[in-house]
Amino acid sequence: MIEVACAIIEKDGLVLAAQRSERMSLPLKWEFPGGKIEPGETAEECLCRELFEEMGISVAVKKCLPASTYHYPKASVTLYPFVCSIASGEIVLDEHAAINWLPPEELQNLDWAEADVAVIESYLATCESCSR
Ligand SMILES: Nc1nc2c([nH]c(=O)n2[C@@H]2O[C@H](COP(=O)(O)OP(=O)(O)OP(=O)(O)O)[C@@H](O)[C@H]2O)c(=O)[nH]1
Repeated sequence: MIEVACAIIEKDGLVLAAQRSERMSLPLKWEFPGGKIEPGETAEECLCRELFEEMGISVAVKKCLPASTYHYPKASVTLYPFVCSIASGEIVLDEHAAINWLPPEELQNLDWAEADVAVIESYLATCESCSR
C-alpha cells in the first residue's frame, strides 16, 4: 500500500493539473502534484515538502477531502487530497512534463491516473465554484 498526499490547487477559479513525465511511472498521465508520505510524516507535512521539492511553491491548505484507495495491478495507492492555494512562490517544473490550469468542470477531459478519477468526483461534489 502506497500512501500519497496530493494537492488540488485552486487559483482564480481554476485548478492545477500536472502531467507525469515520460520517465515516471504512469507516464504522461495527469495527476495532482504531491508524493509518497514518508515514515514519521503527516500527510500535510508530506504535501508541503513535495510541493516545494517538485514545484518550488508553498501551499496553504483550505480543505481536506476523503482519502481514496485505488488498486493498480502492481500496487494499491491511497490518495490523501488537500484543496489548497499557493501561499508563496512561482511554479518551476522540476519533475513534471507540463501543467494545465483548468476550470473544475473541464478536469475530467484529461487522461488522469486512474486513482485520481474518484478524487476528482469527490472534489466536484464539494467544489463551491463548480457550476454543476
Ligand atoms: N503525486 C501523485 N501520485 C499519484 C497520483 N495518483 C496516483 O495514482 N499516484 C501514484 O502515487 C505514487 C506517488 O509517486 P510519486 O512518484 O509522485 O511520489 P514520490 O515523488 O514520493 O516518489 P519517488 O520519490 O519514489 O519518485 C505513484 O505510484 C503515482 O503513480 C496523484 O494524483 N499524485
